[in-house]
Amino acid sequence: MGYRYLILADGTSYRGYGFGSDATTTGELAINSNMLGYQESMTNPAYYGQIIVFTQPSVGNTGINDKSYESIQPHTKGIIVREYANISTNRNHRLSLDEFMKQNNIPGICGLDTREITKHIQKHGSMMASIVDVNDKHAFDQLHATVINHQQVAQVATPKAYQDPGTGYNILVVDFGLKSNLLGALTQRQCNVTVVPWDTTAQQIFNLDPDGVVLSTGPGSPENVPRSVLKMIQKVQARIPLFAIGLGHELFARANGAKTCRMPAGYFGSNHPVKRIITGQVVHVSQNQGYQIATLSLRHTPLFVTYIDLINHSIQGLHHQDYPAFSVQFNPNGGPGPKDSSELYDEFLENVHSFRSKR
Ligand SMILES: NC(=O)CC[C@H](N)C(=O)O
Repeated sequence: MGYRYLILADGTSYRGYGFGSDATTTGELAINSNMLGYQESMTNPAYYGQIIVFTQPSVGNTGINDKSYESIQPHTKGIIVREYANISTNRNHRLSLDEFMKQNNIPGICGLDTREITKHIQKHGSMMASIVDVNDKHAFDQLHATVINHQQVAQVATPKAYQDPGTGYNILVVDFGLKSNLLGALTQRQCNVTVVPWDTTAQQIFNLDPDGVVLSTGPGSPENVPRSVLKMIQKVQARIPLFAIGLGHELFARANGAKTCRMPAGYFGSNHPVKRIITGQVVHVSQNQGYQIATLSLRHTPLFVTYIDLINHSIQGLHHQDYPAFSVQFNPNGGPGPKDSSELYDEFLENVHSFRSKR
């Protein structure tokens, strides 16, 4: 392994050892504080275009297995770790992390002080970075010249509808870059799932006559998603039970007149306690968010807050005051992380059940 550099848009540079692909890459740094689940995070489409800094001290020691893919292809641009462990002790191991990264053209750097990088990002905010061979002026110029693709959702979401059959309720999932974990939570509950592209119109959804609609997680800023999607949400929530997660939650909020804003350093992990306001129950949840709902913008909207993060006080859940439509910022079903709030799927299906009985 030769030296490679992580260079940051503010001029900072860190030297470590390359592993995985030897490609040069650029992306936004995302500090991931999960203690497990690097495979799930790397294959989560919501990390599209990002370089993940894993704060777990040793990454690679479970290799890559067939069961932990959150999508067929990894979408992360690169990874930064403290220690790369190339010996895997997992009996489900299929590939080493290094082999997986080489096959998918993902470069990595190990031997870096990930705590130092985390502190830097917490102090100066999230920023673009590159993984390069030489940290010279040319490399920084290239980094500054990088044009960010703002059509992230279109890059990762399915272009065509597909089905995940079941014998229960007909649930339609609008795909903004979903994790397979979401489909697993629904099929575990016997749902007959149809996944449709992100730009499906309300009329197309009504034609499919679903019993409930889920808006999935996904990458990038909710502001980059065309307004036609907000119109779709406005129409659908008024007629069909709706459950929105992650990017879907941010779009649900915007469709109802709230504003979203960028978080200073983003939050990617599963160690924040989140309080369910109505019961006072505190749960730990799996979060990955670079954006959040602007709290004051909720005034004069038909939404009320259902979950709040107890550390950064960000809004983690919303409910519509007139419709059976609700949302959460976090992933209720881990992937990776706790599944403490997976009963939210059951609450959604209870809404679906009473909607169906009235039809
Ligand atoms: N979990 C997600 O769906 C991520 C939503 C959005 N891309 C954000 O960073 O806030």
